[in-house]
Amino acid sequence: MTVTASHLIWGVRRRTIVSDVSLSVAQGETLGLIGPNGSGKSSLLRLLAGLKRPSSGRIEINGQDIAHVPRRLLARQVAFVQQSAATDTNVSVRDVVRLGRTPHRSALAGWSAEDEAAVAAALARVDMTDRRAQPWQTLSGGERQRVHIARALAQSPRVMFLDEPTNHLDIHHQIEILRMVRDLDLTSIIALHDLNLAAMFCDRIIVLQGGRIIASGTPETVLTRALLRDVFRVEAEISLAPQGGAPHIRFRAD
Ligand SMILES: Nc1ncnc2c1ncn2[C@@H]1O[C@H](COP(=O)(O)OP(=O)(O)OP(=O)(O)O)[C@@H](O)[C@H]1O
Repeated sequence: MTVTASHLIWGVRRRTIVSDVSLSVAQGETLGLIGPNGSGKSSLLRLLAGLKRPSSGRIEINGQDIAHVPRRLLARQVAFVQQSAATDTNVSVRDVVRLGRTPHRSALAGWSAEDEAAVAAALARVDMTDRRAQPWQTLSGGERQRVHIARALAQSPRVMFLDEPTNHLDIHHQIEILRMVRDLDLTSIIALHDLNLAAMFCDRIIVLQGGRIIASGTPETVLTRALLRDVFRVEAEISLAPQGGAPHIRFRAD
């Protein structure tokens, strides 16, 4: 599914937080959103996922204006992995992942074999099958994050929005989760702070600063020394792999 946004504006009181953002993501593409703290990444993701309404502009998912798509239908197509989302405490890992099936179930239908299979596959994907009966509140931060990703996968979405999904994860799971999202047959938009991970796993990157898009393109065209200095206020060396792999950024400490 494609995601297109045109001229999105959103703000709070007199402050504009997302400022005239237009973008387009192709079917199956992985788009990275990067930018300093407070640059508007989470706000933009929430607008794109239909969790809040822009004050002007429109968002289309597969050519349909999401303002006119019923919530339940949208929830069958779109999953959102929020930054440190809270979950009801008195539930098991499996219960949290089962919530992902809600948009697919009718009020009368029971729990189906398809629901069960989707939950089992999602738990396996994030390496949490053995923990399925564990109480949610006893999980570590990284395990919670993986369970939230499993809940989104159980939703069988066509589009996935992820806000800092690698927060709290060890390096193995950071790479596993991003590789999985990239390789799944879905369109994804991911806000990331780790620029090397963004370079490794995103087909394209958009850079936000002060709520505006200030650069957009492939990782090698966007991640330049000048951009890192001007936008992120760091000095860095950037090396391009000879065989055309992702650029690697080495930050300078001096
Ligand atoms: N509901 C709100 N009311 C007031 N200010 C808000 C609201 N939502 C976001 N902001 C402000 O908008 C700016 C952008 O926030 P947002 O969370 O989108 O940034 P971000 O790029 O995701 O930041 P970070 O990298 O720190 O997670 C911030 O300065 C934030 O304080």
